[in-house]
Amino acid sequence: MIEVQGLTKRYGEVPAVDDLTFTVRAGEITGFLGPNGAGKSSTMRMILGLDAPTSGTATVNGRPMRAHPAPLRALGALLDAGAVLPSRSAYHHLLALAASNGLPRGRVDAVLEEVGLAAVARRAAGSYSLGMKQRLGIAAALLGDPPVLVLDEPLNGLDPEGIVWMRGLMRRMAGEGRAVLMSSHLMSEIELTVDHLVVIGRGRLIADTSMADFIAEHSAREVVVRSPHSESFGRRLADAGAAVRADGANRLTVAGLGAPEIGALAALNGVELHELALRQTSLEDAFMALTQDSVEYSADKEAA
Ligand SMILES: Nc1ncnc2c1ncn2[C@@H]1O[C@H](COP(=O)(O)OP(=O)(O)OP(=O)(O)O)[C@@H](O)[C@H]1O
Repeated sequence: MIEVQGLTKRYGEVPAVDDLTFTVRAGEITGFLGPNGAGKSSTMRMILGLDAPTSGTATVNGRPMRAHPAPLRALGALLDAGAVLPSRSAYHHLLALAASNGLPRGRVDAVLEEVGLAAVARRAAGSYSLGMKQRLGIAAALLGDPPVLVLDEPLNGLDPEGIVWMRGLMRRMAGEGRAVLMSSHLMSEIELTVDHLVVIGRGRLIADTSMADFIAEHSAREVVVRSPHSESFGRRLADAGAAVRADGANRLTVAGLGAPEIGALAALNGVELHELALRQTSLEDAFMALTQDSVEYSADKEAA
């Protein structure tokens, strides 16, 4: 489990991370989201003990990372998958890491197998594709069989097969009772992967909620109705308790009634329908609305 308590980091005047409190629970994948510059990397670096907080604490299973004698056994991290000596083989890269944490050589073979790099493990890491480097980064994170994983943009640069693999791996890790924290910019990916969401903007907490609650709260269902009698039918729908918006010629957007009820009402009143379609607002839209005040650089603001 990761516990972040009142975590604050200042670089000069403006805080990069501002009084942040949240928990990453065991057995769950927690998605860490926020616009560019929101403070995700700074928070992760403080959890990892790579940067010291200005104030507040970040602990991993009850202690700050710097107090763990064999860090790789406590926490596995993927920060920058490119950070590997290009001339060194994956095998020797992992062997050096294992030795520095007193881990047996057998773990190197085990994680190479786990991430599917066993066959190319003796090749120089510099020759690896982005996806292979990402797998090597994951292998390093898993080396100490840690109960906690912190993955910064783990889906970056992966092809569709790689994304499915990474999702499956994270699910399995959480299923084994590990705490997994992953950042991503892609709400659509997060939606498919995570159990819990922590959203930050300008260093501050914006949302800390289960994915199920976030979906229930933000994914509005609307029905698009097209009919040559849209005006009169719109009034009937409103009488039936729906919120109706005229949306161009002969087109209505209806909330508060499902497509079957609307279809039944049309049949009952002999109204000709040309379209009856369910439209679900995406979580991407919900996320954009939630964070719009915290976006550091936006086309709109620059034009203003
Ligand atoms: N070493 C540093 N010195 C000065 N400012 C920094 C430093 N590191 C980060 N910052 C600033 O702190 C803020 C948060 O940056 P951070 O990299 O943590 O955000 P992020 O959410 O990871 O962004 P992104 O999604 O773009 O990676 C930014 O305004 C950034 O410019």
